[in-house]
Amino acid sequence: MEFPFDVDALLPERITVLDQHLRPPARRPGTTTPARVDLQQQIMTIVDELGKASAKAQHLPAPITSASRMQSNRHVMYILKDTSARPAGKGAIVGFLKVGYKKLFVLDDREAHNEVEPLCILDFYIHESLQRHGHGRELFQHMLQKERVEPHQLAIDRPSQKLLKFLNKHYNLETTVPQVNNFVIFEGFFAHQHRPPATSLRATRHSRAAALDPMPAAPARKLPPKRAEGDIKPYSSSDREFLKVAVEPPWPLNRAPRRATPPAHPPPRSSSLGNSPERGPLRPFVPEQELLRSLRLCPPHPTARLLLATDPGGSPAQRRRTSSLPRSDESRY
Ligand SMILES: CC(=O)SCCNC(=O)CCNC(=O)[C@H](O)C(C)(C)COP(=O)(O)OP(=O)(O)OC[C@H]1O[C@@H](n2cnc3c(N)ncnc32)[C@H](O)[C@@H]1OP(=O)(O)O
Repeated sequence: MEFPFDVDALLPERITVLDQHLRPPARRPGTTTPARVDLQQQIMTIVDELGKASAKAQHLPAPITSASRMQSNRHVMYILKDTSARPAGKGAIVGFLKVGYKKLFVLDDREAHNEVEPLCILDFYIHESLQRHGHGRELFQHMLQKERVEPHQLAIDRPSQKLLKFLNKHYNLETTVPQVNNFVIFEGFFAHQHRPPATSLRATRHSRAAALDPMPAAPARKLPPKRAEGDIKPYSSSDREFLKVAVEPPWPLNRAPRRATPPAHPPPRSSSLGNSPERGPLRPFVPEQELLRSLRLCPPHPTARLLLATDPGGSPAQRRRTSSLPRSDESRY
């Protein structure tokens, strides 16, 4: 992926790590240094363009990675540049991997909810012309070392088929633990966790990494003690959830058809997690009587006035049913 500026000078390392500050890395000695604000603008352009290319590759309606989303989240982006080819002497970008810690409720193999905060794979893209050349693996390996995690400790936000194949090929990740949200976790995710009660995954990771890996473990982020099931709040949604919000029509067009009877039970816990593909309604709750009252405050259409006069207490549906208008007229309302 090429840019109208010198990518090679902007990103001196083969892999650049960016956080929410999107700071341009220090330049090589002897390189001319444009104004810092220009450099940051170039970084933002790269992030935006990579996000768009990734969305296109995944057939998403909008990018889930952009400079503004990076700035408002504590995510980390690993960007791989092409050191071999220097088209027009400006370098090129091969792809990127975006990760971030997220609080999630995940089911273990006994279908019990566990509140955890794993490192999540949020977005991953290698330029079409360079896929299946080992670049994805190079980026992924670099991230694993930098973040000090093992592949089975990751949660993956709605992986594509290509990514599932990639994880299977390079890391033998195959058997998933079924979830009700959009994250995929693999067998081994809960390994060495004390059960019950569930403890901080990070703390577990800390001790596990120390036992298995000569690398020092990443500092554990403290999680609150496990909450009672009833206290579980609908956080931890997928980074891709906002894509659904964007396509939902505004109220009142998004009103669901009314149920004949109220549900006998509250929705199952899975839908309270906010991650289910069947996203909960985003509509304001307006009691029907209140809605009617406010409608009556509007100057009524002459036909509506006639309808209200026939049965002032009834609901619109009842009024329609009891209306004396002929069916052909009725059907217009
Ligand atoms: C949470 C998320 O980010 S989900 C979205 C993941 N991103 C995408 O699907 C975007 C399009 N795909 C890509 O950008 C890349 O293919 C990536 C990032 C998934 C993998 O990067 P690559 O550089 O291609 O991976 P790398 O070369 O290291 O490994 C190749 C392996 O990945 C898998 N893979 C890569 N491309 C494909 C493909 N088109 N079809 C099937 N498997 C594929 C295979 O296991 C492949 O091994 P193989 O060639 O022996 O079959």
